[in-house]
Amino acid sequence: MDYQDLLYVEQDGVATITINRPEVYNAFRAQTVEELIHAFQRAGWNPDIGVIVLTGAGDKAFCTGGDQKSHAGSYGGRGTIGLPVEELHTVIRDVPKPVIARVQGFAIGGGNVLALLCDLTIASDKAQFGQVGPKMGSVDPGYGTAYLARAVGEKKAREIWYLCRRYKADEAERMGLVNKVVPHEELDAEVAAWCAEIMAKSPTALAIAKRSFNADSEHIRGQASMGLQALALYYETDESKEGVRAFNEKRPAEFRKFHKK
Ligand SMILES: CC(C)(COP(=O)(O)OP(=O)(O)OC[C@H]1O[C@@H](n2cnc3c(N)ncnc32)[C@H](O)[C@@H]1OP(=O)(O)O)[C@@H](O)C(=O)NCCC(=O)NCCSC(=O)CCC(=O)c1ccccc1C(=O)O
Repeated sequence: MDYQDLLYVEQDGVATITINRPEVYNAFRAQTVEELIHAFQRAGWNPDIGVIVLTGAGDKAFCTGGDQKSHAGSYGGRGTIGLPVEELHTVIRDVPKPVIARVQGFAIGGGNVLALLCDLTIASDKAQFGQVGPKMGSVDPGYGTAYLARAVGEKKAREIWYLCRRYKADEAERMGLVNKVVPHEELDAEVAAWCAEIMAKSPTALAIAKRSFNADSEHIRGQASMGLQALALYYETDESKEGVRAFNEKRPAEFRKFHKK
């Protein structure tokens, strides 16, 4: 596959996958998600690769979730919501090697969920994290909620979703979203050092460890697929579409005008 929305580099046993849509803060459209799935499979099953790094192009954003300029209702591609996010989420978990999120800017919405799903997260001190679904007419019901609660605790996860605030890197580290925060200029060296440490370990032992961690939260896959079915119906409502419209018109959303119950 020729990638339009990604950069893919293999070097010294590390595959680096970069979402390359800086003009929309590395938001993803259906094409991007298809390419990410392909790239994770490609790196994940290549025996020469020991670690996968996921990042975003430029300094502004790691990823800001679904591209709000490319949809009104369904995202128009494959999968329950027209964006095969279920497959993307599960491939990050299923590849038998550690995946590191290199977060240099905003990890927001579906972008925060991607960083969360990576095995490890290393962030620059300029990174910011948060969910925005209820502000934008969306939600990630499954890994975005239940798995987040495992990382940061129930109270904090509910705060993150209900208030849609942004959290600086040091706060994200304290709450368990991030493994390590380093000065922005040191991010690449830190990621390279973690990759080198992992490359020196037994790949089979790492694969067994990863899969045994996964086993304990595997039921969330089922919750996610039920939740996405509901989300697909929600995306067709005027209440959800108001979120996308308001973002693109650069005004606050007026959800309550469209809320029926
Ligand atoms: C990221 C921001 C907080 C940055 O704010 P700020 O610094 O003020 O910059 P802006 O001027 O807002 O943005 C700069 C520039 O980038 C464009 N942009 C930013 N984000 C997006 C985006 N997501 N889509 C399209 N474009 C984007 C922005 O329009 C500006 O360009 P201009 O040309 O100047 O207009 C802030 O930008 C922000 O909050 N962004 C929106 C984030 C967002 O709404 N994300 C989508 C959330 S919903 C979602 O991800 C769910 C979709 C989904 O995929 C999903 C569904 C179901 C289950 C799971 C998932 C999943 O996990 O992904």
